[in-house]
Amino acid sequence: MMKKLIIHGGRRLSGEVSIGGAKNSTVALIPASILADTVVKFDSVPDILDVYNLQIIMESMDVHSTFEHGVLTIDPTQIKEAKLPSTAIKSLRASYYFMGSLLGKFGQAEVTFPGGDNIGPRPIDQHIKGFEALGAEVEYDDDTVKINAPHGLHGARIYLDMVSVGATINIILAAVRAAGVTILENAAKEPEIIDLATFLNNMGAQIRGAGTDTIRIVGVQHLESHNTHTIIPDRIEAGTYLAMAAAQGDGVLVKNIIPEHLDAYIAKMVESGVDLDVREDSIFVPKTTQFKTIKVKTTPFPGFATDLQQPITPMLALADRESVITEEIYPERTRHIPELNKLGMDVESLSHGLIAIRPSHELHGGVVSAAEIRAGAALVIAGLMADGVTTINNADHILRGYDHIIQKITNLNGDIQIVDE
Ligand SMILES: CC(=O)N[C@H]1[C@@H](OP(=O)(O)OP(=O)(O)OC[C@H]2O[C@@H](n3ccc(=O)[nH]c3=O)[C@H](O)[C@@H]2O)O[C@H](CO)[C@@H](O)[C@@H]1O
Ligand SMILES: C=C(OP(=O)(O)O)C(=O)O
Repeated sequence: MMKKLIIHGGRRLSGEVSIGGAKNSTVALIPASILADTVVKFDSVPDILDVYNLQIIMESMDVHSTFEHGVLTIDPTQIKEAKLPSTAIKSLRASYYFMGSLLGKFGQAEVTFPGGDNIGPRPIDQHIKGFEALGAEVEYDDDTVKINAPHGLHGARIYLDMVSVGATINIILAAVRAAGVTILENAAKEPEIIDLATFLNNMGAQIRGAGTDTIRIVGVQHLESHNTHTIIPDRIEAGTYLAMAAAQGDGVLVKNIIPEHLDAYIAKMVESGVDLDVREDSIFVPKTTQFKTIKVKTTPFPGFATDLQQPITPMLALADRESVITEEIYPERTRHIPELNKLGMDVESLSHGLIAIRPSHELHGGVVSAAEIRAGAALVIAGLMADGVTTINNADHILRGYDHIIQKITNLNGDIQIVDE
């Protein structure tokens, strides 16, 4: 049964909020863990639906795991090949990382096409190109991808046609135990890729250059975990609370942040008139009354993240003039627009990937639906700003990636509840 969120808006937010572990690291680290020959332990694991669904997928292969108080323990030592449960696979995007990790482990993988956010077309041609370069044969129909490396995997030089987080990670997962050297060029540089490389290198992998656009991997035979890996903070969750605090707060401290992961975002918030106090691992958001119009273009890291264009939108509606967002990564990532308009915002999709946000100071509650995680985050912020009651249906999309959201917003003095639909 889907959940819905009910928000009584208009209350000012204040206090502190602490950011959880990064969803996009976690969902790569978990499939990566099956490459280990030992038990693996993660700390600072966010309490999000994606984690539970990844546990279900692993359980089908006899990979048992426990998840308590932010610590996830995974035992891949009894792993066996199995048909993976397609409902769980389709509930998230990152289930496609089992393609790379199963291929690395067994030399073959069969995985149903993944689900994930409905943000327009999400091809995986670069992942497949990478697997083929490493010596695998790939066959697929509408629903399933079958990958086979009858002669084992070997290192290769791979140039990505476009910067892709998923393809970069999937190729690392497949190459880490392949024979020889893999050089991945035009790789994505997201901090979550560095987190994955750190985890694998601590187990004996030889991955160099993660965080730059050229990654060099020397294959190894064994991976053994000797310590607990602490997951980096979620820069997208952090950016969401920064925008929420700016739009509706009277002074909010957002803790457990790596500010360097948010450089482009922080610069844009400051440009829009929010006088952020950036500290070593936290950011204070002061009460802000005068917002300025800005232009935003989403680009791969270190640019302004596509995952934050929707969360920053309600704040931009407080500016004196129209702001424009150019969504370069997923031009069809606009499913928040009709829903925000139902709450009284003036947001318009001008053309492919071009979104205008005009001033609208009179927001009111309404019944809306979260089509995907970040569209949902924008609705939560708008609901907190609006007068009256906002009901957000399909809230599971939000719970896929926002750790303890009810508790965190309640602690900030927001009025938000979760109920079964
Ligand atoms: C689980 C996870 O980490 N999800 C993130 C990841 O998604 P994901 O890894 O799916 O996104 P990619 O970085 O792969 O996509 C970037 C662009 O490349 C295109 N592309 C990608 C692969 C491919 O084989 N062919 C192709 O054409 C995509 O359509 C998109 O336009 O990065 C996105 C972009 O920062 C984020 O919005 C997601 O939150
Ligand atoms: C698009 C996102 O997630 P996923 O890739 O998991 O669908 C997101 O986190 O904004």
